[in-house]
Amino acid sequence: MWRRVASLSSSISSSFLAQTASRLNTWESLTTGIAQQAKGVIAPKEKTPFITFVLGGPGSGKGTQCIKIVETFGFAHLSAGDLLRREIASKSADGAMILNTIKEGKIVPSQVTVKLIQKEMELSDNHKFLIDGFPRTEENRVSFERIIGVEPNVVLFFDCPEEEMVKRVLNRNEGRVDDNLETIKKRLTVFQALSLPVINYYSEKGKLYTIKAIGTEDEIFEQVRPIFAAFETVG
Ligand SMILES: Nc1ncnc2c1ncn2[C@@H]1O[C@H](COP(=O)(O)OP(=O)(O)OP(=O)(O)O)[C@@H](O)[C@H]1O
Ligand SMILES: Nc1ccn([C@@H]2O[C@H](COP(=O)(O)O)[C@@H](O)[C@H]2O)c(=O)n1
Ligand SMILES: [Mg+2]
Repeated sequence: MWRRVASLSSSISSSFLAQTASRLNTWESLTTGIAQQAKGVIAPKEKTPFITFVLGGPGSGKGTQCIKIVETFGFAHLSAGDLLRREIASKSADGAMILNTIKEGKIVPSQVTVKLIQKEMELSDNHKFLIDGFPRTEENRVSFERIIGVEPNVVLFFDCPEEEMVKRVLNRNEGRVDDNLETIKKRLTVFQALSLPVINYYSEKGKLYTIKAIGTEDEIFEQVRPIFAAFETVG
């Protein structure tokens, strides 16, 4: 997209363009593009997005804590799993493939999931996003960076013992096709093999906040609260 701007402005030096492009809010790359914004087709978003990825094994309490974060800090909550389940319910072209993948505890191709997240972000008036259950794999992570063009500000990791996660999922009682012992075992294997490397990646980047996800919901939230409170103080 930046190249497209450059081709329109051949009289301006490429280094000036590169500097200008890097200063421009990356939020713009989320929308259909600067060219369309210039034509007035799309209004540019006003604020820089603040992105939090919410990671943890199945049943670690991501969704539960996201509700509290939304209530307290006013984020928009985008659950990748919920968006995929919505696709199944809407009987879209990808619905059957997504259903089979979820039943198997496997990971849906990144492009499908990122496009769903992108659509929700574009539709939202909010600029603070909690992206729950994503990225689950390195492929998810790279795909988000490539398509959306931004990196997370914060990555939360709800660290919960497997035994507790299995107990919670089996008691969840929401009628999910993947809440059975056979699929949970597969999801835990996928989490260890594919999601932990993503968590380690963000740890090395200094963006990871690990939460001990045992205790009551309120006790766990008291570990989460200061993380976002600190960002609010910074502005
Ligand atoms: N601290 C807690 N103690 C006991 N049960 C909890 C706690 N937090 C959440 N739960 C319950 O555990 C179940 C799983 O929680 P939740 O749906 O938030 O997990 P999740 O990480 O989003 O799981 P998934 O990845 O499968 O979507 C829910 O029934 C929830 O009510
Ligand atoms: N990035 C993702 C997120 C989820 N999935 C699939 O959905 C299932 C349920 O996800 P939850 O976050 O609600 O637990 C998950 O087991 C995957 O099959 C995905 O493919 N990619
Ligand atoms: Mg969840």
